Amino acid sequence: MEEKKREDGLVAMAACYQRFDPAAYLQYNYTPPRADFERKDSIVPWKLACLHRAFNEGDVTGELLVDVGSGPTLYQVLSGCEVFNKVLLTDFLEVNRQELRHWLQDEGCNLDWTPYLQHVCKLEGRRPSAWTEKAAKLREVITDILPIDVHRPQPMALDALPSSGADCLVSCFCLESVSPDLAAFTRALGHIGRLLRPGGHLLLIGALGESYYFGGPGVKIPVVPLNEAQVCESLKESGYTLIRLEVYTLPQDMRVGVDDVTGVFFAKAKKIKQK
Ligand SMILES: C[S@@+](CC[C@H](N)C(=O)[O-])C[C@H]1O[C@@H](n2cnc3c(N)ncnc32)[C@H](O)[C@@H]1O
Ligand SMILES: O=[N+]([O-])c1ccc2c(c1)CN[C@@H](CO)C2
Repeated sequence: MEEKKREDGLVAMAACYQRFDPAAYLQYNYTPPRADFERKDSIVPWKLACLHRAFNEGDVTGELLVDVGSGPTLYQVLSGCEVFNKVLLTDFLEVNRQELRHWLQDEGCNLDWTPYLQHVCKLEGRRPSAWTEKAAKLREVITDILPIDVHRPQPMALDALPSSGADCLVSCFCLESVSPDLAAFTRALGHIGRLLRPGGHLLLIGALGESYYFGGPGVKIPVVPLNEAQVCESLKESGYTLIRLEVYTLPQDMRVGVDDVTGVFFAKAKKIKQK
């Protein structure tokens, strides 16, 4: 009975995502005020600063970075692309993989990523006009955009990764937004951990206190409401050591009606070496 309930929850969640609208999602979350590079308290600059610091403090190294549940967004790998010479983007939906391919092939996409590229260049102490070099670097290191399902014990095709696994995973607003409950969230954390080599790092960004979000006009998607303690506990339970947890609390004017998120967490963690 338990197994049937679990399966039904996943089927219902997958059905919600059939109506996901990449353009609307980008509009809701990746334009001002949530993405306002002039505002110190805007959410996207906070996320980019967390990622910049995490990729540049010397302990995150290797060849292969995998972004889990990329969606239609690229910001997750703007710092990592300078550290890894191979980046894989992944998503459950073809519409999102297509949106990313459009950017990769410079075929125009639903969001202008230039301000993001310029902002991360600034964080790196480069002149903002170096954004064209960063765009070229991204297009050079992103070698594939692949399907993924974090609810499968083997989330990606077996031949998608080297047998040693990825050296680093990044995942933003995915697991809690695709899991019917906390147990599924924790299981998904364990599943993606199998993509990561022992000793590899996980950079996880997610929503705190969120119970739903709109993935398009009228497309209300349920979310597992998490608190900091649950995030820490789930990481520990699924085989990670927590290095650092940072939390951003949304100011009132960042609550724009597209979800009921109250905070955002950034966790830097390390997969415990197999004994
Ligand atoms: C809230 S969006 C996050 C997108 C992006 N990473 C960001 O930071 O905005 C959640 C993403 O999870 C994807 N997704 C849905 N079901 C999934 C599953 N079972 N496994 C992996 N990803 C899934 C959706 O297609 C969507 O792109
Ligand atoms: O403010 N943001 O940068 C931002 C970006 C993406 C998302 C949120 C907030 C909150 N909702 C999640 C989906 O559960 C998606």
